[in-house]
Amino acid sequence: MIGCEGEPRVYLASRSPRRRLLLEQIGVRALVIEVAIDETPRPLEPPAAYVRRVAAAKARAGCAARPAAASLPVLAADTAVVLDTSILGQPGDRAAAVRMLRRLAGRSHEVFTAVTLIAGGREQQALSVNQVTFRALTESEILKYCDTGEPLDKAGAYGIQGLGAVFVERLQGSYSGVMGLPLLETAQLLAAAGVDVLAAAARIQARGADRAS
Ligand SMILES: Cc1cn([C@H]2C[C@H](O)[C@@H](COP(=O)(O)OP(=O)(O)OP(=O)(O)O)O2)c(=O)[nH]c1=O
Repeated sequence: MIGCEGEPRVYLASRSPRRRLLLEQIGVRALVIEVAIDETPRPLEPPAAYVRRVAAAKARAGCAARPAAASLPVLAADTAVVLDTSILGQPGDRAAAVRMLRRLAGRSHEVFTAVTLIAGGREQQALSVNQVTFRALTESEILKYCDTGEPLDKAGAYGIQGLGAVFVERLQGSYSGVMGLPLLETAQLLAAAGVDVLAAAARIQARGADRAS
């Protein structure tokens, strides 16, 4: 991808293509750093504490792995689907995806996403908690959806931004938060670190207009 001059840039400690696309949506270019973190929840760990801990661990690992003397901020996030007291991560295989979707069908669940930004040696975090209600699903719908492969790399075995949208009866909260990176909170964290996405977009726009005249 060719970046646009003046576009804010961050290191993104995440393999999630969704997070890169969501950053692009607000004019931020992500330089991806691959990090490997153990995402196993601790026994009885509350969901908010879990996503906060994992997002922070990803961001710290991203800091350690970024090129020496790099000054760009490092961003990371973690998303979990929570049904009653169960934390549902990525299903791992088709059978687990089928089991998760059977549990989510016809009910409401919560989607927790924590975002961590490390900039200038300072670590900041935000949490987005959202409620999603699924309509009732037939067994045949669940199996057909799992055949698409879409559920496999997604917490709770669905993608609100994909075919999974046809299961979503109601969303209370942030669409981008469910998708893996809440943009309101992310922009606030970036602003606190001196990166104003609206001002950057206005600068780029003005420069384009100058060139065209
Ligand atoms: C609920 C939901 C989750 N997801 C995705 C977002 C995340 O990519 C994924 C949750 O898993 P995460 O562990 O948060 O992220 P990841 O493994 O994809 O990437 P990394 O650990 O490298 O940061 O589920 C959707 O894309 N749409 C949805 O509707």
